[in-house]
Amino acid sequence: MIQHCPTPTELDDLELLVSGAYAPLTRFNEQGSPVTLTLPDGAAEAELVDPEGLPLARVAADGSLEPLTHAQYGPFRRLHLTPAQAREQHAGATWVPVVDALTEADLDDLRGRGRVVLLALMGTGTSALSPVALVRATLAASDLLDDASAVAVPLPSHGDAEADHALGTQVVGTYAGGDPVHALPSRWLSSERSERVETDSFPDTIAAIVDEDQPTPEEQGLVLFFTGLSGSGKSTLARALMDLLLEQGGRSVTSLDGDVVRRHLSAGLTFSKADRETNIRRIGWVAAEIARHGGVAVCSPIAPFAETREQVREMVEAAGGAFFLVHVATPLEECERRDRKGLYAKARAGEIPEFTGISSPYEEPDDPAVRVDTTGRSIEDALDDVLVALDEAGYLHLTRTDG
Ligand SMILES: Nc1ncnc2c1ncn2[C@@H]1O[C@H](COP(=O)(O)OS(=O)(=O)O)[C@@H](OP(=O)(O)O)[C@H]1O
Ligand SMILES: Nc1ncnc2c1ncn2[C@@H]1O[C@H](COP(=O)(O)OP(=O)(O)O)[C@@H](O)[C@H]1O
Repeated sequence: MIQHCPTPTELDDLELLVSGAYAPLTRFNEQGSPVTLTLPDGAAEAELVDPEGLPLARVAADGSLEPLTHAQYGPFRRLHLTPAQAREQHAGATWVPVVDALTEADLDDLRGRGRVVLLALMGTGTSALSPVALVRATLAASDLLDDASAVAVPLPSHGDAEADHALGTQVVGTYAGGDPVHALPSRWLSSERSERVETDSFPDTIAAIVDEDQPTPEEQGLVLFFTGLSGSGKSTLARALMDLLLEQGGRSVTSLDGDVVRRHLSAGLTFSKADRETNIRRIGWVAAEIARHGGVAVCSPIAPFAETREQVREMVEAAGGAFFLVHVATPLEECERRDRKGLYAKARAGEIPEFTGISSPYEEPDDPAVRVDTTGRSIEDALDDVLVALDEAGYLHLTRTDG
């Protein structure tokens, strides 16, 4: 039987299926249910493991589950109660689903309702806050109420508002048993937050948690990803931009240059499609970790495939970073004319197989944040296009230091 690590959403679903929170649903892939699991390469059954390889459950061909181990780690694991455990501790309370930080008005609304249990619905994508911040904010709210407890329920979003609302209502009902459920006005499974939330309406302790969870664009981790043909000017522009950043100070900067990565992180990989994809995913993984910690990663590989670039974007955004794609769109003729490393000549002579632009494809991005053709332009001039776009997007405000 194969081992498979499900996606974050699938892992949340697994926990709720096994805990009884989805009752009467107990298995994946029931007809019409949003609770689905996709196994790799058409496998019918698998042992499901967490990202560190701990076996969590076996899933059979019909989607039914045999639990093996409970997830043990992760912040606030002690607050992950099954409905049975929660009812044992809190029966008779009022149950309140929470998907966002509670405001002063929310707290006023809850005062006088007696004993309340705040159910933090902190699964992947349900709250605009990160899962850990939602639980921290919910605990802070419970501290401000006379008789309140917090329970963490990893109810994820499945990308279908109606189905998610129905599932959420059912899960909250299961936790409440026959007890009253109180929905806070207009905050029940709110849609994704796209703008910074003003924190005036929150008590101070909660405002601090929300603030910390939504860094300003200037504080947010950033992945600057230059893509383009060999010789297009990726490394040159990336290097010039890094120098400006270092001169200005204030941010930690890491270079992930294509050639350099291939000598270290990706040593031994070839230029086959599969190896190029592996190479870019490695760069993406490292860049996402840098972004997670608020740093700036400047990447400059060819990255010829749109799908792999998209995977990098997803990894970076999942880590809370911003992904800024720069297409260095210098045409092949100009790159070949430059032929700084003599590689195009060798590729034309058939000495280098699978050479990008000659005998291996380059898929132009149709969604770059900025596109720069360096033909006939100075490096400073071309870099300016990138600086202006970064400034407009609010991520970096760099000015050229001519001399
Ligand atoms: N077959 C083939 N195709 C393309 N490029 C080749 C090839 N063989 C060697 N090189 C040199 O490797 C550099 C590109 O490596 P990358 O890691 O950026 O490529 S990829 O993103 O994995 O496609 C690239 O460097 P840059 O010129 O900096 O782009 C080339 O110098
Ligand atoms: N406006 C420009 N921007 C960037 N590079 C330029 C520009 N004009 C000429 N070049 C030259 O083009 C070459 C680009 O090489 P490089 O930066 O290594 O490209 P890549 O990393 O995409 O392979 C360098 O020799 C650089 O000096």
